[in-house]
Amino acid sequence: MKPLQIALLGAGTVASGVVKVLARNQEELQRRAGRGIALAAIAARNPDKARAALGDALPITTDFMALATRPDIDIVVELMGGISPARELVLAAIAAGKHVVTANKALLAIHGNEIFAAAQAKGVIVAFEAAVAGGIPIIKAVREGLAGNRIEWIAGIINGTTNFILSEMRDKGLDFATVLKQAQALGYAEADPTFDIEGVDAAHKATILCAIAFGVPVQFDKAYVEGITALQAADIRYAEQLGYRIKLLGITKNTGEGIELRVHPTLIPATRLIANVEGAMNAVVVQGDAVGPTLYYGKGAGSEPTASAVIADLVDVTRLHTADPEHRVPHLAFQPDAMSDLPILPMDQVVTAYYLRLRVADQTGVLADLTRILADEGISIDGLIQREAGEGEHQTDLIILTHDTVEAHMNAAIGRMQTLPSVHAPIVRIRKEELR
Ligand SMILES: NC(=O)C1=CN([C@@H]2O[C@H](COP(=O)(O)OP(=O)(O)OC[C@H]3O[C@@H](n4cnc5c(N)ncnc54)[C@H](O)[C@@H]3O)[C@@H](O)[C@H]2O)C=CC1
Ligand SMILES: N[C@@H](CC=O)C(=O)O
Ligand code: NA
Repeated sequence: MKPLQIALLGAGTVASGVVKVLARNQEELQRRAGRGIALAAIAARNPDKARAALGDALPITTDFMALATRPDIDIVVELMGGISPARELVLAAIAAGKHVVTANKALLAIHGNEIFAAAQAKGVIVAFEAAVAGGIPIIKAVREGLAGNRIEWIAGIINGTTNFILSEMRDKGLDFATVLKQAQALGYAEADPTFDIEGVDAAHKATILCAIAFGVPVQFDKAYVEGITALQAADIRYAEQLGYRIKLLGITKNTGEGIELRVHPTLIPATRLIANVEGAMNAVVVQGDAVGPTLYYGKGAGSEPTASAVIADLVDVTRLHTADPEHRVPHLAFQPDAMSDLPILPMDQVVTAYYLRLRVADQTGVLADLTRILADEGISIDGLIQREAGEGEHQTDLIILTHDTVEAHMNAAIGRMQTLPSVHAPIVRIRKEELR
């Protein structure tokens, strides 16, 4: 049988991994897929740069649209990133009857509904294992391996760049900017690294996980997104003293009333496996009603780890190429006519526990004022530490851990506490999850 013909759009970090691994594992892949997978051509903005990175064995074109719709191409692999022209190219490839493999979580989190509907109508596959947690087969696990479960929640370290930054800052005492530059040099960061550090990339991935876990459309616009740029070294230290680690988590949870979809720095008990995931590694915990918690760990970024997921999709598509579209795994795990309309909950309805740090006057009565406000708002305290004021210091740090409460109540309490004359700086609030 003639090998399936692949067109690669983009010639950057992930594309170069795909070219290398496809060449290296060619024979093994043919044995797995039942037929050959052949790279036909690459579209690159800068052919000289592409040739320098990928060699000159393959034809390179600058006409992305012509390649994406070329009659002899069976599968288009989109590894450019960004929304436009990636969206137009993917839709054109689908309209031309091509299967698509993409690592582009931004595109799918924002335009996934349109893209999956177009693919469904045309009877082609859009495969996206590389879009979430890079090389970890989490899409496969949630959509297929856990299909017997009602998924209750998913929480994951799904951005390698920020986990690398937090780990290096904590372990080596390096500053934020230095570590971010290292992450960029290692090929972990997005083309625009603010997507990583502001939590947007993790929110794109959480949006996709949310859709395949609960059978709802992708709704990135409803995600709560908070990154790590405001995180202070003092809070990482206090968290350690209290037996917690701070990680940027993507969380999605079915509460029955609606679905939580949020990304923010989170205190998690240091004894949890996921709290000990360091560097650019990713880890995702999925809680199913039947199986309980399962944990998936591995490289979430980088050239060959991400290529591993892209190529797994190529093998899948090659195997399913001739299958009746009705017998394929649905793009969002649930049949398109059986999607749920459960709403994504606004952040002020989310229930979680909190770590609060207050810079307060070192005088009597302060604690009583603060605990009264928390009690008024129905918030109960789980623990409290007060750093001894140094000699000559008139202020001190007060750390309060709370039990679960509704975010709206916490907003009200923080608003009131902030107006007290004895509270001297903006109150730091970090959400806390036990993950059990
Ligand atoms: N680098 C990583 O570790 C991972 C990346 N991804 C995703 O994979 C995709 C590719 O990422 P990388 O390879 O890291 O990016 P990259 O920046 O290294 O490569 C992107 C390639 O696409 C080309 N390109 C970008 N915009 C273009 C445009 N408007 N017109 C023509 N060519 C354009 C660039 O010239 C470059 O050749 C992105 O969607 C990214 O989010 C997903 C998982 C991990
Ligand atoms: N920039 C992303 C790359 C993979 O998705 C990350 O750091 O995780
Ligand atoms: Na993956």
